[in-house]
Amino acid sequence: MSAEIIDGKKIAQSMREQLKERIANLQGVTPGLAVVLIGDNQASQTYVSMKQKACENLGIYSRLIRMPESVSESDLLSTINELNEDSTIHGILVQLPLPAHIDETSVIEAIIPAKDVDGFHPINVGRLQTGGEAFYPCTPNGIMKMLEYQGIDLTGKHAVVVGRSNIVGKPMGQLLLKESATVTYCHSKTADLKAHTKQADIVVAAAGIHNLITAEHIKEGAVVIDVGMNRDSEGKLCGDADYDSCKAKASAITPVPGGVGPMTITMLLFNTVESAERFSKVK
Ligand SMILES: Nc1nc(=O)c2c([nH]1)NC[C@@H]1CN(c3ccc(C(=O)N[C@@H](CCC(=O)O)C(=O)O)cc3)C=[N+]21
Repeated sequence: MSAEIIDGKKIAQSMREQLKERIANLQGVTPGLAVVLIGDNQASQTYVSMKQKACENLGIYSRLIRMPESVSESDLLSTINELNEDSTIHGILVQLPLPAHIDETSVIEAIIPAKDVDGFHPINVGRLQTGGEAFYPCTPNGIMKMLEYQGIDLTGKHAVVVGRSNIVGKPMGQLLLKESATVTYCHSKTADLKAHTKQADIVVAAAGIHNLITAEHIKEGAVVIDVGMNRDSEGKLCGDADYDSCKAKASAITPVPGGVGPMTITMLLFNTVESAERFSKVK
């Protein structure tokens, strides 16, 4: 078998077209996203400019707020407070990782949940479990949209999530559970990773380790979702799955790049538009 390639770019594009219509229906309200970027980490700058370009293409107002690496936590928190109260801003994203002297939890909790388009605030994290109006984290929610778009039914399927970060692994399991999958979490301390992943109908590889998942780790016909954003020895972007060997055995697989990444940004736009709709009571 050779797997179907799940084209994240194409799915992202089709979702962005739908978002254009929703923006047009906002009757003059322009969705606004504020991105706070601290320091001058090259990778962060690249991601942030991708986010800004995506906003621009859709007619979302984006405001970049740059602060020096040495910024104090209280200055950052004041900036967040101003954005919380700014009625032109519907989404606030503080680019992670933060410098070591700033407490990530305090920063995340300073953003009002209604503008937390990353879905990292404890209120949004909690509502993912209990229900209620919330934002879901962009990467796992984007993966759910990809699975839906591909017509992959999750009911009763065994999904194995490899990785337990707050940003991807943990919310991924919750979202899969909501869609009635049976969920197993694996991580760096899992005793026999292969024993678990071999059982999976769907493997989500989100551990941040290049080639962690090979053909030997999956069963014939499994769906492989690769969240990895690693660099190989030549500096080339690569995922957590050994793409070529997995492709030969899986029924569907996401490439890196062009898989989950474009969906992450699209879901950020999606959450920003959703927020503008909620604030303007269109929804
Ligand atoms: N508060 C916050 N929210 C985030 O959502 C957030 C963050 N901080 N910090 C950094 C990570 C990383 N991230 C990516 C988004 C899109 C691609 C993406 O579109 N990747 C392209 C390729 C990009 C390339 O070529 O370098 C792809 O996979 O095809 C990658 C990585 C969001 N992050």
